[in-house]
Amino acid sequence: MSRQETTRGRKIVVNEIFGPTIQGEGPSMGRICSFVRLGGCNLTCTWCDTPYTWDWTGQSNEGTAYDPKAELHAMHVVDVADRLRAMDVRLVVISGGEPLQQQQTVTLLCHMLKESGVSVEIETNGTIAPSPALTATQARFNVSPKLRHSGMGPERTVVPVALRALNATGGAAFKFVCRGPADLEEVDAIVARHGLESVWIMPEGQDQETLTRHMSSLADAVVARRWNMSTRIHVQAWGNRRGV
Ligand SMILES: Nc1nc2[nH]cc(C(=O)O)c2c(=O)[nH]1
Ligand code: SF4
Ligand SMILES: [Mg+2]
Repeated sequence: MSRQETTRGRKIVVNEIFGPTIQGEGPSMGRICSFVRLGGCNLTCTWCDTPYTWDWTGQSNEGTAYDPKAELHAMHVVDVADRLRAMDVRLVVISGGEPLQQQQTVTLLCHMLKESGVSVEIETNGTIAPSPALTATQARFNVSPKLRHSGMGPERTVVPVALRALNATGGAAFKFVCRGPADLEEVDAIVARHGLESVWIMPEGQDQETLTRHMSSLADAVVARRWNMSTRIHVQAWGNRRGV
């Protein structure tokens, strides 16, 4: 089998491919991009806004039991790369679910995109360390470690070796989803213990009113700590919709 055939044979589990859209969160907020959402997650956040990537029993707050047969699509990596490149933009965002559960095929996808001059950002929950091969593709990581209001304790959500490996890539932004100033004390402890360098605070919320309320309650305390803030501009633009 040729290298091309081997590469073509590799499959990745996709939930949805969409775009062009705007990167709605984090340091690249506002940039035009195309988007691939991968299937499966190793966490179970109560307020998850993409439970259709992992929740087959209805355990998130939304309470819907999604059908994995309808939500998960095993696709050839080259076909995913082609669909993303066809949107004619210079940035691809890979999210989930948890994309690092599939990091071998994600690495392949990052290589293919890089070869065509496209930059890649990976949204991850920070519980899985990136391999040296993935880091070598120069993909940038937007890492969102989950706080206690996710419904899980730090023994599940905070994985020191993974956080340190992501921090050591040099290009990682740590983007914490928060509801109010009390959450920032939890963030303080994680940032200090693991030496995280680039800290971003993002309000939790799936509608404008909730985002604005959380943002207003957080802003002063974030500025006092000299951290960065993001909102979720795709939610402001399009509301709580899939595929934007
Ligand atoms: N436009 C847009 N930007 C995003 N940035 C991170 C997202 C995510 O779901 O991880 C997201 C998303 O779902 N849509
Ligand atoms: S880590 Fe992200 S995708 Fe997974 S359950 Fe939490 S919010 Fe949802
Ligand atoms: Mg989203």
